[in-house]
Amino acid sequence: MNECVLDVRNIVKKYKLYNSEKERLKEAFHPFHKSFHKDFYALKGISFKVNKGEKVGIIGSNGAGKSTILKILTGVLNPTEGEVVTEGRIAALLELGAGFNMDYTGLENIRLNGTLMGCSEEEMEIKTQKIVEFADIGDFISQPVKTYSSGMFVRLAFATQIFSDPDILIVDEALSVGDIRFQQKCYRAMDELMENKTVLLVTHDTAAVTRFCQRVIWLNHGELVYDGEVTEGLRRYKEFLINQAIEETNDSEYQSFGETLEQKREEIRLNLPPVPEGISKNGNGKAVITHCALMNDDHELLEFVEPGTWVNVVSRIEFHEHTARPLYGFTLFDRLGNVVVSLNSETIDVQLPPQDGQVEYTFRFRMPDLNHGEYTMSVAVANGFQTDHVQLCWLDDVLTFRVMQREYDLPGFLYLDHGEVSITTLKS
Ligand SMILES: Nc1ncnc2c1ncn2[C@@H]1O[C@H](COP(=O)(O)OP(=O)(O)OP(=O)(O)O)[C@@H](O)[C@H]1O
Repeated sequence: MNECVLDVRNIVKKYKLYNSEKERLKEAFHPFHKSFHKDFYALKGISFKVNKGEKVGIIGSNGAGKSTILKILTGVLNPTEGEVVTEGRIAALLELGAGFNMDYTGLENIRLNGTLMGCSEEEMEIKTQKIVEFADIGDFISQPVKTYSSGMFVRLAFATQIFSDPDILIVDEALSVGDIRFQQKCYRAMDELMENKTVLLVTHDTAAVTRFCQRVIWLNHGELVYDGEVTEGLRRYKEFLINQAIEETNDSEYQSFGETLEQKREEIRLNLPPVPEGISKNGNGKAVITHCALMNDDHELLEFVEPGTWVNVVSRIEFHEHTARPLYGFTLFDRLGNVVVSLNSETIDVQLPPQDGQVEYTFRFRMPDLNHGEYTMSVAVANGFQTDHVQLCWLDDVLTFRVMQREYDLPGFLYLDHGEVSITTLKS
């Protein structure tokens, strides 16, 4: 039986917009209550229900109304119309403040939060220990919160909220302030501690929604555009973003670069970033890699990679002269610059056809079972054979990615979590 823990009923939020402070004052003091404002609807009648245990992503472009609905859910803001009915305790990690007193130390804030929640002394001891351990901010825990960096603040705020045992946890973009390893730790903690609880995750990061949610709600200009299954919701949302980006760009601008609108559409779809300035280049310059990215099969840029998954090294290359036998490949390095693996088209038995002009190569491969850490990739295009070639363009460390913490902290390039152990009992 589905148990509804959050019922959002036809929420409208109207703001009065004034051209200037003067207009606001004129309206406030006008003897006949003449209006000097325009009405702006940040939310135009939003309704949805969330059941216990659901993990729901809320997405939408800037100004869609995500923060407004969150503030209403957490009681920070009152709706103009409609009501929110909640079952259980809501904890929220909102960008602005997490109920902390900035003059208190981290420890004092943890105790303050515990007191507000009615924890006993004993519970408080246990919780404080867990929170301090999770936040992992060292001696700063005894310093006033106002001295914290935004990253430290988020660490403490998240730890305090998740260990307060909420029925509904609301997490917004605040989490993106923390470093990637901490974000991973937070997602793992949410997996464990919120397994049967409800989570609303408000984010621009569609990969986080895919990873964590089974349902997505998409808001646009204060309206609910989609509420349902994640893959379909994100497909529609990305399609919308592409069309929006195209509409916002001036067609003629692209025509002058010799690009058609169709090419631009494809480019945005692929989301292929240009090679950053300052990347060290080698080769004779007869071909230039202009764009390069590490992507998953959904064309999403990868900042961190799950070992064992299929990834794509996508490069856009301009060949300035006819190249009879292109070789396209990469070398993967660990954080200390040790070569982990090197691959090119020939070594996987692919012979690329002769090339000139502009082309896009995608090298798809299964990421080895790497140990956790940071990695870089140098990407190159050459002409010839593996044993005898001319380097056309080699980009040092053009791609970077991370592999998340593995279950055990073991030394070595690789981390193997499979295998078999058999026992043969020997009689003496
Ligand atoms: N106090 C306010 N007065 C007037 N308009 C406001 C006020 N607060 C928010 N708005 C407007 O309401 C709309 C929705 O804002 P909201 O912050 O909820 O969007 P959002 O989806 O969270 O965007 P972002 O992703 O940029 O944070 C925006 O157009 C914003 O300018």
